[in-house]
This record gives sequence, C-alpha cells and structure tokens, in this order.
Amino acid sequence: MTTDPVISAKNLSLTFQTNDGPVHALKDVNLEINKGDFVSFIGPSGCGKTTFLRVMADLEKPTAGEITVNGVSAEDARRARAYGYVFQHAGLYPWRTIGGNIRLPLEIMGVSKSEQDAAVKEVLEMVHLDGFEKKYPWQLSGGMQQRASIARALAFHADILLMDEPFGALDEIVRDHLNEQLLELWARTNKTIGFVTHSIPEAVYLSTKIVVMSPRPGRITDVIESTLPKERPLEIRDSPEFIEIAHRVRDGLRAGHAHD
Ligand SMILES: Nc1ncnc2c1ncn2[C@@H]1O[C@H](COP(=O)(O)OP(=O)(O)OP(=O)(O)O)[C@@H](O)[C@H]1O
Repeated sequence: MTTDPVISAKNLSLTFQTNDGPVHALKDVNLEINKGDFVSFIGPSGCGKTTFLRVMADLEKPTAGEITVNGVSAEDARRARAYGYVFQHAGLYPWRTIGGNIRLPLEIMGVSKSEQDAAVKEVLEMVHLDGFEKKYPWQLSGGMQQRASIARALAFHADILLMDEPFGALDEIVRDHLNEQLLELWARTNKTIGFVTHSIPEAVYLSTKIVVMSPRPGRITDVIESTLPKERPLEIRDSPEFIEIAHRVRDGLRAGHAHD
C-alpha cells in the first residue's frame, strides 16, 4: 500500500493578469492531501479557495510551483478522470431528467447503455434519490438537486471528489441533513474529498483536515488536523472538542484578516 499523498501542492502560485493589474489568487501554497482525507478550505471571499480547487482539477493552470494528483500532473489526472467535481449550483440541464443528467458524462465517455443504467441506479441510491431517475430537475427541491449533482459527480467512480461550496445556497436544516449524508457517503466509499465552505461549523463537522486561507495574496494560514472521531452524530457540534477546533479556525480567520 502506498502512503504517497493523493494531492500534493508545492510552492503553488497563481496570478491572474487583469485590467486592474495582477491578482495574486494563490501565493506559495503548500499542502498534502492523503487518501481518504476530508479536507475543507475555509476563508473570506477572494482568498483563492475556488482557484485552488480548480487548479487541482486542471481547470486553471498555476503560474508557479507544482501540483500532482495521484502522483501525476493535474492534466494527466483529469484525462484519467481521477475526480468528480461538484459546483456551487447544481447545474443540472433542465431539459434532461435526473437520470439523463447523471448519464451525460458517461455517454460522452462512451460507456455502454447497460453500464450507464447500473451506474445511475447505484449513485441515486448513494444519495438517497432512488425512484427520482425520471423526474426533471425543476420537480426536485434545491437540496435534492444538489444531491443529484453529487450523484452525477460520483457516477464514474472517481476516488477524488472536489466540491465547491455545494450547500452554500441551502437553508440550515437541509444543509445539516446533507452534511450528515455526505459524511456517511464518505465513510462508506473512502473517497478523498476537497470541500470549499464559508461555514466554520460545516468545516469542523465534516473534515479530517481544515485548511484556513486568507486573501491578498491568497495563502494558507493554518492547517488543522481534526481530533474528532470519524463517527460524527450532529450533536457532536455541542462537544467541547468541536468548540475548541471551531475556535482555532476562527482565530486563524481573524489572524488572516489582520493582514488587510
Ligand atoms: N478568471 C479570473 N480572472 C481574474 N481574476 C480572477 C479569476 N478567477 C478568480 N480571480 C480572482 O482571484 C481571487 C481568488 O478568487 P477565488 O474565486 O478563488 O476566491 P474564493 O476564496 O473562492 O472566493 P469566494 O469565497 O467568493 O468564492 C479573487 O480576487 C478573484 O477576483
């Protein structure tokens, strides 16, 4: 068994050239993510969370430094379909059914119809949407649509799931429920998850590792290894251990703001 990191960033920087001058979205970022980690990225708007996730997924190219995914370049990892990506908004095609949306990337990949059928059934069960295959996105609530978009990202069995604030637009009760379900899915599948959030409780509840970032330039100010057990009922949020980790995240966010 290998202990090599699944994702490794070394002195990673990304500067966007804009009409207003250079924007240092990421500066000298170093991070290792191991197999089965659940890593949250938290920080104020503009600190480079989305950019970092997009670099991992080869949707942006760094201007300096190095990133490897599964030991190869992000580009090779993308070609090998190493990850599924979940966007902030579900982004389901309204003219396709839920099943049709999940099927789409598989159709593009040339997967056989019978394998598509099996995958759609499997991932809908994983996100507790069995029976919704023939519904259209508009027939589902916001939380269900987001679950469908997670199902779509799971459909080609990638070991890495990159999620950009997938529950940000949902109300708190729905979000709690989805957080519980996501943890359950993570425990069951042993996937490696990168998760962007603005919420301290969400980051602490979900993660094995919390990466605190700060803006101008976008950088990592703290990496917190969670001491919480893998089994996490929602009530764990009232435990002293949870509150202590949340304090450390808050302190990290404050320290980052002090640079402004
Ligand atoms: N394509 C782009 N061109 C120019 N600047 C960009 C581009 N993408 C991002 N930026 C800038 O890079 C910085 C980091 O953006 P990014 O979206 O990664 O931050 P974020 O932490 O995810 O923010 P939010 O929490 O608001 O989503 C911001 O200043 C943003 O304006």
